[in-house]
Amino acid sequence: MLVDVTSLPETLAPLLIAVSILSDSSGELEKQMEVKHRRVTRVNDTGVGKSSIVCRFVQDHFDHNISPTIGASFMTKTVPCGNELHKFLIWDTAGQERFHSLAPMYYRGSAAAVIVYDITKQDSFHTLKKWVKELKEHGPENIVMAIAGNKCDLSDIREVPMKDAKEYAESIGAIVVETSAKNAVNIEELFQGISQQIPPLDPHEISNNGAIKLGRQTSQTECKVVMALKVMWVLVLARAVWKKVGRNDGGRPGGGAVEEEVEGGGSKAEP
Ligand SMILES: Nc1nc2c(ncn2[C@@H]2O[C@H](COP(=O)(O)OP(=O)(O)OP(=O)(O)O)[C@@H](O)[C@H]2O)c(=O)[nH]1
Repeated sequence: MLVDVTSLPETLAPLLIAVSILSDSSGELEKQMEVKHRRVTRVNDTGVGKSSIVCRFVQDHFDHNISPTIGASFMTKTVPCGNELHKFLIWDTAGQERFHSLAPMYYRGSAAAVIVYDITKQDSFHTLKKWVKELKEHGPENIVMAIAGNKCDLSDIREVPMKDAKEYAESIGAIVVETSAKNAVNIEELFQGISQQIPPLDPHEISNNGAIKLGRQTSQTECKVVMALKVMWVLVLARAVWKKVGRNDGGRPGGGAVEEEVEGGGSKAEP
């Protein structure tokens, strides 16, 4: 069945920000160390300015004619926070409903979520609540949530009172801030607020050289390595069984040439 995706309502838009925390216990902030990764997820309505917020944060730039996000874009920025370096890994996904199903891929494993609405659009504030619900139900436990009411430079046409946002944020224990990507208002503060809310690093994760051991994202990498090793192990096992069967049959299954090559050194498996 063909679905005309352009006719779907364009509402929810996820934006994932991953925060990596680099140790600076030796005071060498710029020195590349082992990394502890934590993720932050941001979700919002389309056109509320999430790409603009990221662009302002990462490049200190605002584009009036910014194109709608297609699929997802990725940016990073490292900022000092206390005696640590926090590296934000930011996935900015398209703000259209048709991309909604991709959202869990981004917010799973995230350390925090920034949910953006447009202060001039009441609808975007309702959408925000849906995202909060989804994050609470399906997001990581203890995810830090931050609400950003963007376009505060347009407060003369405001539809969402700051009071409403504050009350709501309080009720869910989220950070709340009104931002303007256009005028660079509260963008740094938003990300600083997230940094500060990220739980302190576990001392056990600090290795002997003072660096922070690899965290969540590395764990994912490690999982992949373990998975690859498991697959290799299964293959080796399968090959051993295959050889054994060959011996029992008094022949070489699948052709002896392969077996001789793999055994190496010209030695043969057969006694
Ligand atoms: N006045 C004003 N306009 C803004 C602000 N931030 C973004 N915009 C404008 O809002 C429009 C949408 O901005 P985007 O950053 O593309 O919004 P988005 O939420 O990423 O949209 P999608 O990529 O479709 O998900 C653009 O025309 C921006 O120039 C702001 O702080 N103030």
